[in-house]
Amino acid sequence: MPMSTRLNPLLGLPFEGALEDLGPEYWDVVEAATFPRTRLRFRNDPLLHQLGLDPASVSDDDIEAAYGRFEGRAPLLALRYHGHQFGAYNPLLGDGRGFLYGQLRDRHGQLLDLGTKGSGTTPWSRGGDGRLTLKGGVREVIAGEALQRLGVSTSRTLALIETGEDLWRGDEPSPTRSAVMVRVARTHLRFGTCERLLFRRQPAQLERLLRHVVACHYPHLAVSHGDGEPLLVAFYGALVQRVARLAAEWMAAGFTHGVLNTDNMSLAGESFDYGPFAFLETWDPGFTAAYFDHDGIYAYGRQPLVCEQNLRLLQEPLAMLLPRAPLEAALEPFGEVYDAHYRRCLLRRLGIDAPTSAEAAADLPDPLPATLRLLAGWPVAYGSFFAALAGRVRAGGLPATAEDLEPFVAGAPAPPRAEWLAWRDSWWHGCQAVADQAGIAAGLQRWNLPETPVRPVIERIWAAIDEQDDWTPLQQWLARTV
Ligand SMILES: Nc1ncnc2c1ncn2[C@@H]1O[C@H](COP(=O)(O)OP(=O)(O)OP(=O)(O)O)[C@@H](O)[C@H]1O
Ligand SMILES: [Mg+2]
Repeated sequence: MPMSTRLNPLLGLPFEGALEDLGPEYWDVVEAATFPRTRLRFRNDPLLHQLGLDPASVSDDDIEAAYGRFEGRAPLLALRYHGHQFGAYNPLLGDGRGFLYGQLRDRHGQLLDLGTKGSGTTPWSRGGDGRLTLKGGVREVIAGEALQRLGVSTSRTLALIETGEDLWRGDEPSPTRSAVMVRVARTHLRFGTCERLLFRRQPAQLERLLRHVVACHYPHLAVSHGDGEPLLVAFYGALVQRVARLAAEWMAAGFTHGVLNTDNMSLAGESFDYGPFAFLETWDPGFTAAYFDHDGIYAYGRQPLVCEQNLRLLQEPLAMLLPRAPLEAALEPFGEVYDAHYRRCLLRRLGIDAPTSAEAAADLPDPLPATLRLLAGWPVAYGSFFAALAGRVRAGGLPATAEDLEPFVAGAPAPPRAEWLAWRDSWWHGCQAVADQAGIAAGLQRWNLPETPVRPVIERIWAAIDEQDDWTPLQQWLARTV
């Protein structure tokens, strides 16, 4: 009988060499590490589907073979980049523990990168071990899935594979377990990819890169802006809009990225690289996620400002190709776009359809500032506030009058009275202005998480993995969330 020669469907994916074709100025060919063991710990079946695969046809071993043993895929590319880190320029960066595995189109025709993290050393590792801790990988899975569910433009984890090595880290009890994660992102090109080309005074290479970015990630711009200077200005303007909206989405989600260096800012305006991130517990603009961010530079409330500053830093390389004035003009709308989108994102977490209520609510109290004032004075967890509101409306329907609504966060102290009453009335009136009343409960379910992955939640999930190799709390959290 002939031997069955079943092909790994992951290796049959139609990869495109978009970045590879740009040439070796932008990357180095690398090899993945050989790991003592590979064991699949997380697979993202909805993402496999989005990539055009039937998840049922992809075995766990297929995933380990492709992304843990790196069978049958070349070239693997470590991308070159620099960046501003905590305000200081660092030319000693680049993919030091991961690489671009491949690029392909999803079911909608959108070009996506598959990138790895923790897959071995590269010319840019600079003494680092090229590895990712299993806990770091679990945290990145959780961040991507939570943000996606909250409507934030984000990269996601396709797979997480434990790789059987002991790692030593200053910020985790060590030895600690190792992993490779595979990330799906619109691009791994960063603001810092452009900054490196300014540092090296390579305008022609920058122009090639930007034209590639526009063709792959902003194709609609070519229709109205031709292919000259105006196209590149339009790209910058579109990126400004995307980043302003992203910052608004983080803020409404109560998410602190933690390390908003320009090497962690995507040229597609998408959120990625989840290291020391944290979701807010009580609402606090000064909340800082990274233990090494001593001055709170990347604190929760500073994120819009930092994003705008990073966009201004990006003007430096772009100014090799473009005059300053149109770039400055393109940055101008940042605040307005941010404000409008933040409003929309926060109101939808309250079940309120923003455009409808904005029109109707001219002489009514505004629920947005009332919500922030209440949360600033009421020590409840930010995500729990919204989840409890969703639960209250699901269980009891919309209150017939504002007075019928009692404080709804179980186990919380009483809210400050004046702030509570102001919020209660503004929310209730806001709901009255919504055209589709039945949609309020559905909106509250859609835009809020049953359980926000604040640090204690992640630590509980990790403790089960760490102490008993029990992955059920992670699976349960994912099942409730996604
Ligand atoms: N363990 C490591 N070994 C080698 N290089 C590392 C290691 N950890 C971080 N680096 C490098 O340090 C720099 C900053 O790291 P950072 O944590 O922002 O990126 P990353 O998390 O490794 O990757 P990404 O930004 O793609 O998520 C990058 O150049 C990164 O490659
Ligand atoms: Mg990074």
